[in-house]
Amino acid sequence: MSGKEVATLYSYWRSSCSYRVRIALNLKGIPYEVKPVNIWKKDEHLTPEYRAINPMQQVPALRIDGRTLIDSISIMHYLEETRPEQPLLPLDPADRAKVREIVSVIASGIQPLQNVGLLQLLPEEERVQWAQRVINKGFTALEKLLAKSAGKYCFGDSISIADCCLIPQVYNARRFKVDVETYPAIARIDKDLLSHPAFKDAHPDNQPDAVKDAK
Ligand SMILES: O=C(O)/C=C\C(=O)CC(=O)CC(=O)O
Repeated sequence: MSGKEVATLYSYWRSSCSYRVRIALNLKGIPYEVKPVNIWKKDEHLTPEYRAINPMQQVPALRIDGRTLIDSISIMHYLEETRPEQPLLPLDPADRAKVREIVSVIASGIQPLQNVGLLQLLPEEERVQWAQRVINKGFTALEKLLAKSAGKYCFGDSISIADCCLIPQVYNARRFKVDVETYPAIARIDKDLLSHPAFKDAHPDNQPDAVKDAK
């Protein structure tokens, strides 16, 4: 490991997966530079240069400790294992399983089914309705999980990788006009964490590549 190198995050402002990693890096106090990759109008993720960084041609990717890592969930686990200070997972295996359930519901059960790349395969008039359907289904399940696990945050009173996934997913929900207030636990945790400095700094609107008044 080279402790001196500043990490580089290949990120797109409103990619919820980039947003997850920005939050985790901020919470752990890891300095990083953002390298914007325009995955929208410019298709910068599809270039041979970016494919060499991430064979999946998605954001985020993180250059850290002399290596390049891809996939937001794998990256968060790497950060947790290499920088256990400011932990983002509880210690007990059963508690960790509960955090990971929430992470999986979002990262496998919701986000991939509503990402913009997938929505574009649907007729335009069906996109918002489809996104609302998968988010509502997932949020209904999450409310049930949170009823058992949540304290102040998704799992008890400590911020975990589940919160790093939830807040970006709520951002997407609002983007697709899902009525987040009908999910009281989700709405409460979101309200609390949106003003937390690590979450605020990671917010899409506060990124160097943010586009004002984007649709
Ligand atoms: O500016 C755009 O519209 C293009 C791409 C995105 O939002 C990224 C997503 O697909 C959303 C997500 O990460 O879930």
